[in-house]
Amino acid sequence: MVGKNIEFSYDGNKEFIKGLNVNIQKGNVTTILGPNGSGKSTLLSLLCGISKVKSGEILIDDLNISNMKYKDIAKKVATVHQQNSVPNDISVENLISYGRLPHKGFFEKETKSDAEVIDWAIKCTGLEEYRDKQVMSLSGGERQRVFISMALAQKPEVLFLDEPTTYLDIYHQIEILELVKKLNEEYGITIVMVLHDINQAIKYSHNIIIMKNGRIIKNGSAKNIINRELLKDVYKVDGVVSTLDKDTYFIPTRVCNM
Ligand SMILES: Nc1ncnc2c1ncn2[C@@H]1O[C@H](COP(=O)(O)OP(=O)(O)OP(=O)(O)O)[C@@H](O)[C@H]1O
Repeated sequence: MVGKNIEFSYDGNKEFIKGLNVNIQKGNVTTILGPNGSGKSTLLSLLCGISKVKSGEILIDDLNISNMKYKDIAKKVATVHQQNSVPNDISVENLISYGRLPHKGFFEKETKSDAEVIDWAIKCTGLEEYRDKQVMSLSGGERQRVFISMALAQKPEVLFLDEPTTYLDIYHQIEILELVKKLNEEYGITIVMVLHDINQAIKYSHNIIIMKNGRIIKNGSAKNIINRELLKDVYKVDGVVSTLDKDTYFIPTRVCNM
């Protein structure tokens, strides 16, 4: 997936994103990092086709996303948003089945292969025992798995996750990130996610994109790009960047006003 020379603004204001180029490698987990308001969610929503670029192009499998119908985009990419709401009475299985809609004609009934994909999505996300429960009765972590499962039922090539661990305790954060790892490694799904936790981004991503003021200021593997000066510049936080068992870690020590 490639973004070329992207320009974008909100409500006709001056360009928030200007001349942005990005290459999302197939089969990788890519994480977008950056401070509040740096443009992470904006970039994500442009890449997944929810927001439209003002100029430039976003290509998936060499097709320009701007020229594609929503339904065709939804056969290739699926997105789990930061906040999701659903009617009170909808069951887990019923909600996940909506993930099949892009693959169906108007009034077309669920087929055997749809049912198989729904079963697969439920199994992948460990929701077998919850399939008849109401989504709104579940905990935050379980509910997040349901939204990921619905996205999986779309059978996407690329899965976009906007802050998938927000509001979850540490157990459920790691549970979601391990699920992301499994979806990538076992099922070959390309993942693009926005995270706030630098150490989780380092651990669970092949590639990290760092944003500041609507621009990508670094893009590469954690090993190659994460260092104290960069984090100080981007987040205005000083700390120690260290390695342990070949993994890189950031331990913040103080905020600094430069
Ligand atoms: N729908 C919108 N209309 C107008 N301005 C918006 C809209 N959405 C975002 N913005 C503005 O665009 C800028 C980037 O926002 P964005 O949500 O992409 O940043 P972010 O890095 O994801 O932030 P956060 O970490 O706080 O979620 C911010 O200044 C924000 O106020």
